[in-house]
Formats: sequence, structure tokens, C-alpha cells
Amino acid sequence: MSATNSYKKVGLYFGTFNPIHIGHLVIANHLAEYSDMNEVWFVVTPQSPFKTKKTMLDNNQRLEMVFRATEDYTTLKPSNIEFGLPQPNYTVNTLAYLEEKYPDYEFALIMGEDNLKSFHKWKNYDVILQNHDIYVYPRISGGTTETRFNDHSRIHFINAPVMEISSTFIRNAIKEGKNVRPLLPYPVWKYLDEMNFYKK
Ligand SMILES: Nc1ncnc2c1ncn2[C@@H]1O[C@H](COP(=O)(O)OP(=O)(O)OP(=O)(O)O)[C@@H](O)[C@H]1O
Ligand SMILES: O=C(O)c1ccc[n+]([C@@H]2O[C@H](COP(=O)([O-])O)[C@@H](O)[C@H]2O)c1
Repeated sequence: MSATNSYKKVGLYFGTFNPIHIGHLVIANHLAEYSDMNEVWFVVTPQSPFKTKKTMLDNNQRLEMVFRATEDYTTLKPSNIEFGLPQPNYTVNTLAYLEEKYPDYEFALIMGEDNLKSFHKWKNYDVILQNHDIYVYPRISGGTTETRFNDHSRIHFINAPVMEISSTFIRNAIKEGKNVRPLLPYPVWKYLDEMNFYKK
């Protein structure tokens, strides 16, 4: 296959996905359908630089949930690329690794408006911005975005649906014995119910 034929624009959606929920899926599917991305990869992060490991399921269990959530989609894929990289997982390092592994692909980042507000604290954020497009979707959150990010040529604000659900909310609801079935893709709900995840 020639280099031209193997070109793909891949949107990277990083997260702990503990568990993946319909808020994540709606955003990823929106990007795959309404942007120039050919695929969206859910990159399951073993250790996010700003998060503690409290109540975190094991990497492979979180990956399994992403696998089950995306099985029926041709454009959405799970990625375990960070499992073998040093922790905490800095996005700039993962991008460098991916660029070397897939020289014909173009990688863009997908992030919520909330993450853009703290983006200036990410490791080598300026290097990320020099080399990658960032697609920012709306979130309901406080704080302000740095003005230099508001009209940056690499940063694209997209008009995706806003669904304010979080994995924290889902974990707490399960612990309280609530029904969370509509908040999760059905195969994910079935898996975590069978495995008794987050019940205590
Ligand atoms: N409902 C949602 N809609 C859009 N984006 C979301 C939603 N929930 C989380 N995200 C974003 O998706 C990315 C990965 O999410 P993450 O796995 O951290 O989920 P989370 O629901 O925020 O988790 P937690 O509640 O455990 O902190 C993060 O950038 C996060 O801001
Ligand atoms: O590279 C960094 O410095 C960096 C700092 C904070 C977050 N990230 C990435 O952003 C993803 C979402 O972050 P969070 O904290 O909202 O789950 C997380 O999984 C990391 O891959 C990356």
C-alpha cells in the first residue's frame, strides 16, 4: 500500500474511562461524523497526570469496557497504546510515540472546554500545539480559557451536543444501588453489572 493510500486523520480521545459512558460516545461519534477525522481512538490512560488512582479499575478492565462500547462502530476504536509507556502518562510523550509508530497518520486531539482551561499546565503544551490540531467541544464548567487559545489556528471549537454525565457520578450511583443503565452503552452496563464493578 502506498503512503498516500494509508493516510488517515485520527482523533485521539484520552481518558481514564472508569467507566466509559454515553457522554464520551456521543462526542466521539459526533467528531467521526461531522469532522475531517477518519477515526476516533479512545486512548485508555493508566495514570492521568492530574488524577489519583482511587477507585480505579485495572487497565485491562477499563480497556475491555471501551472495547465493548465501540464494537459496533467502524470509526471508533479502543487503544491501549499508553499501557507500555512511563507513568504518569504525559500526552506529549504518547503523541511522539504514535507519530513514530504510524508515520502516515495525522493525529489530532479531542478535548472538552474544561480541559482547555488547564491546558497551559500540561507538559510541553506548546509542542503539542505546534504539531497537532485540537478539537474542543463545549462543557458546562467554571473558569476561563486563556485568550491566546481562543483564536489559535490549531484550536477548533466544535458544536457537539452537551451531556453532563461523569464517570464519578456513575460510580457513586452504582455504590448507592441506583439504576445507571441509560447512562452506559448496554454491553458496558451488562459487563459491569455481571462483574459487580463499583458496588462497594
Ligand atoms: N459527559 C461528558 N461529555 C463530554 N466529555 C466528557 C464527559 N465526561 C467526561 N468527559 C471528558 O472525557 C475525557 C475522558 O474522561 P474521563 O475518563 O476523565 O471521564 P470522567 O467522566 O470525567 O471521569 P471521572 O468522573 O472519573 O473524573 C476527559 O477529557 C473529560 O473531560
Ligand atoms: O500531558 C499532560 O500534562 C496531561 C495533563 C492532564 C491530562 N492529560 C490527559 O488528558 C486526559 C483527560 O484528563 P482528565 O484529568 O480530565 O481525565 C488524561 O487521560 C490525560 O491523557 C494530560
